[in-house]
Amino acid sequence: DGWFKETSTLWPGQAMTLEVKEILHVEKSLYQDVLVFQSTSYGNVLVLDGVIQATERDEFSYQEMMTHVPMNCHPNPKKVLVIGGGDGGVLREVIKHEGVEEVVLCEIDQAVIRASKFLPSMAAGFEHPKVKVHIGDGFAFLEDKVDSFDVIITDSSDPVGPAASLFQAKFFELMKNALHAGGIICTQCECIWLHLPIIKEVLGFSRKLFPRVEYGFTTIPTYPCGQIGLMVCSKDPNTSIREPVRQWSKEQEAKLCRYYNTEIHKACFVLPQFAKAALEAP
Ligand SMILES: NCCCN[C@H]1CC[C@H](NCCCN)CC1
Repeated sequence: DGWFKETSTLWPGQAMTLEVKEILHVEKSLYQDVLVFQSTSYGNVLVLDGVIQATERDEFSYQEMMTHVPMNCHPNPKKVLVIGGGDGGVLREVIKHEGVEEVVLCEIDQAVIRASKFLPSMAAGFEHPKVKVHIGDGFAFLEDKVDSFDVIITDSSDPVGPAASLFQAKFFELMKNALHAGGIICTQCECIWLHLPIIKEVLGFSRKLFPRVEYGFTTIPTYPCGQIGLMVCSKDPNTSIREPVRQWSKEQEAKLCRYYNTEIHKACFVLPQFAKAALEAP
């Protein structure tokens, strides 16, 4: 067996390596290199342009937090938009909320949706009747959307490659315009050990656009430094974000989630001193 090594200019001088049991799928799409391999210890692994996107063993941490933190900050989310998320994981989580009437997924690269078939527990998200899939650029998709969604989740790769435009202020303006009153967004927001400057910049322009902005994180072994951030913004100044307005019963929680629960919803926004100092509002 060989080993897959994840190197990137976004995390210089370090690399995660996973032992490869079998290569399952290799494709060069219009936008990026797509790879799926069976690892010996993390299940099947989806890799885009050499960067680990999801593994069967730990993806639930990211998908659950990226979905249930924003969704449980909204009193009654009916219309949901997922930008990116072509592996289906966030979709699988969104439809756990019974009140949802429709969830639209806007993914730029059809090859990611095809590759997700090799991670069936995530691709299952596409089967649901409430799900509508649109293949295209999130930027262009939002250009003509006004007052259309209760929650928008931008489940993107990193700001190098096809997702670069999803980290710019203009995109956040488009998401804000596309939200209903009281709408909430959640975006993948990088790692405090690696990218404080990027996080600071994104928080900076988000604070100009939204009355409530919070940065939290989840722990995930196969992302660099074992941690990934999420930024949650609300158009409603009364949304606490740190306190969910909806919660499942303990039994429901145990049935539906393996990472998210009400306590971790609150805890995920508690930052270590170095990050708090760097990121708190000026
Ligand atoms: N549904 C999963 C989509 C992928 N999310 C991203 C995949 C790349 C990953 N790099 C971590 C870079 C270091 N912060 C961030 C999450």
